[in-house]
Amino acid sequence: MPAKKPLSIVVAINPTASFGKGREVGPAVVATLRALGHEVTSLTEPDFEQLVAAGRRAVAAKPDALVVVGGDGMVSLGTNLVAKTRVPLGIVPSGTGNDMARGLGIPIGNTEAAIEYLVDALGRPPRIIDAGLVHHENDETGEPTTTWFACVLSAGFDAIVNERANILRHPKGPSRYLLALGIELVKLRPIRYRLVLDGVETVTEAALVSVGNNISLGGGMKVTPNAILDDGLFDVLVVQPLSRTAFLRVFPRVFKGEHLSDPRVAVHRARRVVIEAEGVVAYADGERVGPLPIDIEMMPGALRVLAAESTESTV
Ligand SMILES: Nc1ncnc2c1ncn2[C@@H]1O[C@H](COP(=O)(O)OP(=O)(O)OP(=O)(O)O)[C@@H](O)[C@H]1O
Repeated sequence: MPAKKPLSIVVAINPTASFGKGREVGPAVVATLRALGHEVTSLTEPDFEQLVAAGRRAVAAKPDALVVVGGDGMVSLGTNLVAKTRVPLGIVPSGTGNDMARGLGIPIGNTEAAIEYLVDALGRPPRIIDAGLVHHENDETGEPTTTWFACVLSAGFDAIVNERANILRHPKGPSRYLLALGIELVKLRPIRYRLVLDGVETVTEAALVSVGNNISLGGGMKVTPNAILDDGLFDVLVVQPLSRTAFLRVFPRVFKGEHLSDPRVAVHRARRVVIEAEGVVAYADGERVGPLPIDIEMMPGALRVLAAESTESTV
């Protein structure tokens, strides 16, 4: 059911999402919303930082919605702009992974269907979901700062691969991640962590630690397959140290969430998660957060999203 009255909508577009393949999605979203009579502010900037700044100015005017067009990096941008405000976040996925859209049931790989879904959702009350608030140090200034995330935070081997891929200049495209994975797999070592889950401290070696609000990252890798977006809890995945061969055996099972049956894999539920380890940079929703240590706080109901209510039980 489309919205009955004209709305003021900010559309923030990443034209480089999915290596530029979804370039036409942003203009299509803007054209459809304008044709329906909405007052649309379309934001496209040369880089992410300038888009954040433009988005901040636009959200300060309290629009009826902020719509992001791109991948999970754009969900990160949107979440950081509207968490704890009343402005709902719409997503039209045009990225590589699109895991937040996946988790919310927004159509993927079909722009027309995703725009239709958005138009429908604008006519309904938003869905209210949880978000994570990461307390950490600003990488450049060393000052304490915070970053919101909606999907999954990585603080282990997968974050190391992400950091490596960011450093590599070549190749362009998805094969950069494969190269980064290859380089880091050769160097695979157990990471020594200090974890504090709801006040309970553990010092342990692990291959990775991920904190899920949503179920997947990296385009459907169900790292925390039982995570629920509105249960007020994180699913914290801890994978014990693995040899390279064991890693390669367990890894493909993540796509179906079947890695949980491996005895070296555990998931804990918690509201507050402190993660410390040397030499690991945390990533959340595909974006760099900063070096560990980090302190993650569950913020129940912090995010309004233009998506239908889940049919899943939250019990
Ligand atoms: N003009 C721009 N506007 C916004 N982001 C940009 C721009 N140019 C480059 N980027 C980069 O795009 C990244 C976000 O990409 P996004 O997540 O939208 O797509 P993706 O990476 O293809 O998808 P996914 O994260 O779902 O795999 C950010 O890290 C940002 O630095």
